[in-house]
Amino acid sequence: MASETAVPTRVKICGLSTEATLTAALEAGADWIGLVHFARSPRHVTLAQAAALSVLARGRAERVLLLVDPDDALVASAVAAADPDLIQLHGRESPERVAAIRAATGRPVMKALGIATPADLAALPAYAAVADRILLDAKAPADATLPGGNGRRFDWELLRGTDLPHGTMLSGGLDAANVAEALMRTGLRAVDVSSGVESAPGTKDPSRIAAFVAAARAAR
Ligand SMILES: O=C(O)c1ccccc1N[C@@H]1O[C@H](COP(=O)(O)O)[C@@H](O)[C@H]1O
Repeated sequence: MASETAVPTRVKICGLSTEATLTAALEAGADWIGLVHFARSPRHVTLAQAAALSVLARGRAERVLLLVDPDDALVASAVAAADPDLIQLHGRESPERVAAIRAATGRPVMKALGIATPADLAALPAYAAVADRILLDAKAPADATLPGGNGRRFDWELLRGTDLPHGTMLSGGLDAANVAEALMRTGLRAVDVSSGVESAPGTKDPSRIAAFVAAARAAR
């Protein structure tokens, strides 16, 4: 578990795809806003949409561009369009690939790791050495369409005794009702949510966004 209890909780709202819901996240006080560019996702935004939403958020929250196993051409075009403050890699990118994308773009990179068993934490040091931030998510089932954004949580007790890098972000099945317990049980101080602030897959709900940010901030 981490021990960052003196650090204020920071919140990422991921999968924003409309101006109205982006505004809701900004007005709720989100620290990061996530734009998903992955065609299979119900939260997918085109690069033109990502560019427009990114301009709206600039200077108000850190803009996170989520990509899944992108090739060099996609990295270049997506970064040029979305101008992200942080690139979230949510596929099977190796540590070497994470380092290469970081070097090529000059942007900070957050690597998502899917967690289901203690063995899934074995890769943590190799990624921590090359990524600016680690994101822990529930491992997607083998038959899942998406590698994340499935509204599934993992057993937070798996983190007990693990030396997590400073700033590690927790995700996977979080919502306003469980985020305080998640923060308390893991000791982490950064959380990410997508499904838990939606009324249907891909449809963000402004009242759930506000409730999630308030619950995370109120947590001790
Ligand atoms: O949100 C998506 O559609 C998505 C698609 C592909 C990879 C990751 C995706 N989302 C990320 O998944 C986690 C957990 O989301 P949830 O709250 O359990 O729905 C989160 O980090 C999102 O950024």
